[in-house]
Amino acid sequence: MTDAKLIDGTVFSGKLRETIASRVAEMKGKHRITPGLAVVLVGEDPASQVYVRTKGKRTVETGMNSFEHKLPADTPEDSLLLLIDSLNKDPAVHGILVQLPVPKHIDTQKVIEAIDPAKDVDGFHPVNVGRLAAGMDALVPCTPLGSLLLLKDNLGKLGGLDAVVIGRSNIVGKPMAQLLIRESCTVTIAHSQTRDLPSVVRRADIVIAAVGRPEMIKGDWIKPGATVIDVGINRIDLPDGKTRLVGDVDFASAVKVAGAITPVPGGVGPMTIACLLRNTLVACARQHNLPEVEF
Ligand SMILES: NC(=O)C1=CN([C@@H]2O[C@H](COP(=O)(O)OP(=O)(O)OC[C@H]3O[C@@H](n4cnc5c(N)ncnc54)[C@H](OP(=O)(O)O)[C@@H]3O)[C@@H](O)[C@H]2O)C=CC1
Ligand SMILES: Nc1nc(=O)c2c([nH]1)NC[C@@H]1CN(c3ccc(C(=O)N[C@@H](CCC(=O)O)C(=O)O)cc3)C=[N+]21
Ligand SMILES: [Mg+2]
Repeated sequence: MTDAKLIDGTVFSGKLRETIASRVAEMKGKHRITPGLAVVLVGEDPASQVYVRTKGKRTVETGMNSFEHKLPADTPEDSLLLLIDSLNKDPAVHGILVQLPVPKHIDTQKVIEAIDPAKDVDGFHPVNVGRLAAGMDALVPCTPLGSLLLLKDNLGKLGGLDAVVIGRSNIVGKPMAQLLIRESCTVTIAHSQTRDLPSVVRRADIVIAAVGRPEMIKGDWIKPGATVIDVGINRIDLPDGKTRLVGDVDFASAVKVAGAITPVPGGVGPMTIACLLRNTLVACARQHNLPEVEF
């Protein structure tokens, strides 16, 4: 059998960002509005610093304003909530993202609920979670949205396909399942208490791996020809002291069996950032009562 087709998230996200950039240019030219994204980072986690830097760079490349707020790890919860309140009120800010995880002394749920749902470009606020579940217009979490765009680009219509989502987190697994239900897939959500995970995965035409366990999903769990979206981002140590980024799927064995598969890096990761910019543009248009932008 020939190897799976590689789903190139770097190329696809690049095209998406070009489309976004032209809409941003139009918004600036016609309406004199520059979409703005505020990213808040509490603490000095090196991985988070890399993401925040990449997000800021992509935001500016797209023609939007980027506002970065870096707060020390011991920032009191109240101060963070006050900053969010000021961003909620700032007309130059259309999207707000607080990088997760936040330090332990801060209540994550309080932070999420402090963000104005209209500016919640992560789609984590209960209002957006509820709107997505109810099939209403919502700001949709970026990683599931990016994964869905890759799936549709590769498979066209998804109706009737069997999809297995491995992982049930609020940021990936659950919203991913919601989007697949909306596309009329038959959706199974697996997690740490699922019995006989390999046989559950073997039923799937679409496998979404969002577990956070390096290379856990093996090629012989995959139905031949299935489409595999690997959301996992795991940095592993190599014998020579270097590190490497791997997904939740054992790529070397899965690529032999799948019909199409996303690599790590270069798969879902760059789509997450492109969708964040997309959500910022959508949020900006809605805040100014401009026509909906479709993607
Ligand atoms: N590409 C991107 O842009 C992004 C990538 N990620 C990556 O995606 C992965 C998942 O992230 P996230 O959803 O936040 O992770 P969480 O840790 O919040 O959730 C992991 C889920 O996997 C389940 N799980 C853990 N171990 C097993 C197992 N052995 N068998 C079956 N299920 C298991 C857990 O089950 P239970 O609920 O029972 O504990 C849980 O539902 C991570 O690698 C993360 O780095 C995350 C966000 C964005
Ligand atoms: N409020 C919030 N929203 C998030 O969306 C959010 C978050 N917190 N906390 C952390 C996770 C993780 N995340 C990634 C984004 C891009 C890449 C990405 O671009 N990855 C590149 C490689 C990057 C590298 O080399 O390290 C790739 O996969 O090709 C990865 C992971 C967003 N997250
Ligand atoms: Mg916490």
